[in-house]
Amino acid sequence: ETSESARSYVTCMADKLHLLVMERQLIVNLHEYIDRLQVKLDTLRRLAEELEIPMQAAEGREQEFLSNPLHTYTLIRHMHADWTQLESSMQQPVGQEQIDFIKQMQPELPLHSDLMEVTAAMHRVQQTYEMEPADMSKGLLDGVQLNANLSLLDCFEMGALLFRAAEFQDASKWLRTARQLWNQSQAELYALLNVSRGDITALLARSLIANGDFVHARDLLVAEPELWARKEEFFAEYWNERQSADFKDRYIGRLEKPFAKLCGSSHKPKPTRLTCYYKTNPSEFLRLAPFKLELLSKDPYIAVFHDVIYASEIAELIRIGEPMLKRTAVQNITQNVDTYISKDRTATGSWILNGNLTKLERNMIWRIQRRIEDMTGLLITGFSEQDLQLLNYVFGGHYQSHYDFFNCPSFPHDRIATTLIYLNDVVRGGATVFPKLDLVVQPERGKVLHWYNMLPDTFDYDRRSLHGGCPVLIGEKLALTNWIYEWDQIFRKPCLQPPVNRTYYFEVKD
Ligand SMILES: O=C(O)CCC(=O)C(=O)O
Ligand SMILES: [Fe+2]
Repeated sequence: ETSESARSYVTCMADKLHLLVMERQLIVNLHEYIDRLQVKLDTLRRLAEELEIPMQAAEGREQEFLSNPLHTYTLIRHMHADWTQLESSMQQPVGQEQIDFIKQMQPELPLHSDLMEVTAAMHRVQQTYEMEPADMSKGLLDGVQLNANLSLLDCFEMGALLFRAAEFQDASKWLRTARQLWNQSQAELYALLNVSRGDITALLARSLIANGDFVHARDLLVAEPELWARKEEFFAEYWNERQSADFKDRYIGRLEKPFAKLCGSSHKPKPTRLTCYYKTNPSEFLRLAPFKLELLSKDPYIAVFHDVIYASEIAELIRIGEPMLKRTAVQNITQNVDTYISKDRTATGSWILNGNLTKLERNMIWRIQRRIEDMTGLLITGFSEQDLQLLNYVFGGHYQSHYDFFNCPSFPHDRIATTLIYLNDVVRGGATVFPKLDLVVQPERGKVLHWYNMLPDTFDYDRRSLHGGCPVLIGEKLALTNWIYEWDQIFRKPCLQPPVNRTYYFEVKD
């Protein structure tokens, strides 16, 4: 789409680094502009001081002063010529070059869509981890104190965009925080950036009104006579509030309750290890070097394997996949839409394709896939199509709860199971959760999560496999997904019959 920026300032680290480069250039440019202004100011001041000298000499002895013919000449020449000239000099713009520089940078600056995306990410983590804007503005994120805070302008913008998205309750909280951050000694600075205290209060009052909180709205307006005079206007807005459905639909998505709830508790340790043992089947090799298997659920079968991917392999996988990371799309075969960018999946990903790799790289992936076969007892025949995907989630990045199967009669070769290899530790957030099973899996470097998307005997879809990735709060999340396909299993389960009772749900979410 044309409105999307070419760069992913929200999701991609390399692009974010470009922001810092530009920001530094723009500050240097502003200093240059100030220097130009300063030169003009200094010159004008010198001129004013020089013009004052004869005026002081004339003070109290005006007639005597004017009877000096040279003074008369000077005065007439000066007043005729210089002021007119000065007027045009004063009109001359100063620092046009610097003004042009900003204009020239404009196409590379973050777009409105970037702002909305990052606002949605902030709102997502705020909701999921039940944080108060006042705490967030002080750098306190879900109990972790960061060395950062949000400015009045940051909080005002959050409030303003959430207001437009008709999220009035959260908008009120952000605007209240902005108001608390108001610092009168900075008022001129805020004005330069086009924000006044009245703007904040007025929008807060409108949010409160829209939210039905007339009492607090009234208190706010009464305290400021200028706004009180406009109260009818604000109340009128309440009746014909035109919310930006565009922003709401495209960026702000409500996380499903059970999903968000599991994410919210995900950082708390859970002592629910069902079983933990050494897996020595099915291969000969495992008897010598068994896997550490943690069984999370017996039915449906969900297991985690610890320390199964080497540090050197992790480094390689990231090195291979990272340069190709692109905003992930969601597949929706049932609606005859191939892939689309969705607010339900805010991550970047890259497909790892056989053809793009060197022999050495292919060998490494071959070895990992043989290990996954030993872990899962399932067969993997390759990674040529949509088998292996590196995923990267940054702040607020998530994957709404979903099924991994395509659930489509014309695409029967479906994903029987999924393995998810965590490539790093996430400081806070980013768990994989199974809302129907009340199960939370915290990412850990080198850990492999394995679950079935189908019932292993009938190959019917198992809706208990509903799962998602929680928004990342602090740090980033890197993982590699390896999907396992049903038809590959005929070599392991030769008596397998095609599923007869497979239920197609075609559950199309609105
Ligand atoms: O990131 C996660 O934890 C889940 C990823 C996932 O479900 C997928 O890629 O299909
Ligand atoms: Fe998935």
